[in-house]
Amino acid sequence: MILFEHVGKRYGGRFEALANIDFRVQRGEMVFLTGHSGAGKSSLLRLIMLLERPTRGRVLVAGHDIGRLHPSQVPFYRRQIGVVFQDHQLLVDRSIFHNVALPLEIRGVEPREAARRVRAALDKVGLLHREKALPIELSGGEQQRVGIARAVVNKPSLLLADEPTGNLDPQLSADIMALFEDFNRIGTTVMIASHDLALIARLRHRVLRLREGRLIADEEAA
Ligand SMILES: Nc1ncnc2c1ncn2[C@@H]1O[C@H](COP(=O)(O)OP(=O)(O)OP(=O)(O)O)[C@@H](O)[C@H]1O
Repeated sequence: MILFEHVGKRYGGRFEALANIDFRVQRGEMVFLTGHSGAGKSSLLRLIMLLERPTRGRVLVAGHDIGRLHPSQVPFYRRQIGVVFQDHQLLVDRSIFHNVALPLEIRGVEPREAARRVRAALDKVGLLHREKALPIELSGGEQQRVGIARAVVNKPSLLLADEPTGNLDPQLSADIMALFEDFNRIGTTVMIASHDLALIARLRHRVLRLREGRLIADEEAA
């Protein structure tokens, strides 16, 4: 599903955020990406999302060299990837329903079909009963679940998350990770950047460890 070949990333032509990264993630795997602050976790995810381009090497996703995609293909490419951020980036003046519906509205999905899919996604994260609420009326953990519903509403084959539990207490963090495991169980490939080492150790998935832009360990699931 994901293949990095000798990937390097420099910012401003100088600072080396990632150097000589090689790894492969199979379809259906769940993988953690960890490392200290500034190790390059977000940069690596941003390369997969095509928000950044590598300065060296190639990134292949689902067998395609994403550096060779025509600009017109990029929106279609991004559609197969669901992204969850730490600060969930919800629109504060829109209901939970509309926040989750946004990716479908952008695609022009027919409203009745969109409503059906939004409710299915909200149901999966246990928030169907809050569809009319505004984000501010929800707890931090609930807001993060809305972020996950929005990320999966397009039924992505790849789900990426950047510190999705960064602001949550241990129990809520475990709940959020259990949700990612649910999506992984039904076949979604999942990659989560996190520095919560205790949580990662408990979950027993494969761990890719970065230090100063280098991949220093690739530990198989326990
Ligand atoms: N757009 C940018 N321009 C210049 N430098 C950048 C840019 N983005 C990231 N960097 C630098 O690249 C390095 C890696 O950053 P990155 O955000 O990928 O690390 P991270 O492991 O995700 O850290 P954190 O856990 O703090 O988010 C850092 O030193 C950062 O300052």
